[in-house]
Order: sequence, then structure tokens, then C-alpha cells
Amino acid sequence: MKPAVFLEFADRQRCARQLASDLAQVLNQTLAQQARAGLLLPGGSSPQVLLPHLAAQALDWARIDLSPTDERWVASDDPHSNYRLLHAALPQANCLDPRQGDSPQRAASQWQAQLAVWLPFAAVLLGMGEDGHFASLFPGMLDLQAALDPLAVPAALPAQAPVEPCQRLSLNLNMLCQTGWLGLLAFGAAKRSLIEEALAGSTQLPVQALLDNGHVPVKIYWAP
Ligand SMILES: O=C1O[C@H](COP(=O)(O)O)[C@@H](O)[C@H](O)[C@H]1O
Repeated sequence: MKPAVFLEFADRQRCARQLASDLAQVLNQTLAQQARAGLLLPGGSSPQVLLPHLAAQALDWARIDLSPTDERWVASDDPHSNYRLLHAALPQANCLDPRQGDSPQRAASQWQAQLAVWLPFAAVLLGMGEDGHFASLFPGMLDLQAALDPLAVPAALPAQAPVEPCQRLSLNLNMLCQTGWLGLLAFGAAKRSLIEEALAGSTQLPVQALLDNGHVPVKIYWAP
């Protein structure tokens, strides 16, 4: 497999512009060959600069199936909801709410079943925390190793964050790798240092497993 590619930009706007254009190219290529394209995007703060650029791309949004890579177990209109962020920014896409049941376990299993119909995804973009987590796969989490196993059955699972909102839903690493294009968006010096350590193979953090996934090379978009 090709190694990860590290793309460095002078500022966040330039980074977001290029990433939006690259995502649009992948999605348009997919839509030229099939009826629908699956897109997974992260929540949190990093995509907020990306989403207006992405919304401005020439894309047939009605044919794009969109889901967050992970979700906080809060109401879908809560300001912490990743679904809320994506749906508000890209209202014309078919945005799937991961809250598909009345408990995290039931929601995860329904969300997983619905995503299985979209496979393979056209593109998956991840964010990363300063603790090295991606999606909602946090260092020290119960069953983390199973969720990071590149040979695990592609799945959605209940997850736990060390900070509020603690109860999460996340896709496992192998579900996130069922894609033709895999990207990681990260801003700031602290995240850059972590990525450099992971590229050198010297961390035990979740992001290390992402970069070493063995399925699909990761394109890293970074700006200060
Ligand atoms: O909790 C989460 O954190 C990560 C990173 O967020 P950021 O604010 O540091 O960009 C995010 O990718 C994930 O989707 C989110 O649920």
C-alpha cells in the first residue's frame, strides 16, 4: 500500500479550499459511474472551515449520502451533535442521523445496517483530537483494540469519550476504511507533532492505527 501523504498549507482557508475541491472531484468521479455516492465527514471544530467551501462545490447533492464518522449521544438538535452540524451545512445531501434507536447499542446496530447499503463509500474524511483520537475512538476506551483491528468486521459501536458528552457512537477502523478515498483534516502545531510521531511509527495512539491501516492510504491535510 502507498504511504500516507502529508499536505501542508499556509492557512486554514487554503487548506479547506483544496480539500473541498479534492472531495468534489472524488464525488463527481463516483457519480459519473454510479447512481449515488457515500460520504462520511467528521464533527467537532475542524470541519467548520471546510463545510462552506464544500457546500459551494458543483455537486449533485441529492445523489450524495452523507453521515458523520461518529456522533455524540445527545439530541439531534443539540449544539454538540455532529449530525446537526453536517445537516445544517449541507442540507441538500441525504444526511443520515446515527440515532437510529433508543439506546446506543440499538442505534449503532441500525446505523451499521444502513451504512452497509452504501458500501464502498466514495470518500471518508476524519478529524483528530489532540489526544490522538479519530472518529470517537479514544485512547484508553473500553474495547479500543478491537475497534482498531484492521481485520474486524466493519461496524458501528457505542463508544466512550473522556470528556462530555462522554457517550458516543463511532464507526470502527475497518468500516472507515471501506472507501476509495481516505483523508484526515488537522489544524495546529500540537496535532502536527502527533501526526509526525505517528508517521514515524512511534506512538500507541489510535491515529497510529489509522495511518497504518493496510487498506487505503491516508491523505493528510494540515494547516497551522
Ligand atoms: O469529538 C470529536 O473530536 C474529533 C476532533 O475534533 P476537533 O474539534 O479537534 O476537530 C472529531 O473528528 C470527531 O468527529 C468528534 O466527534
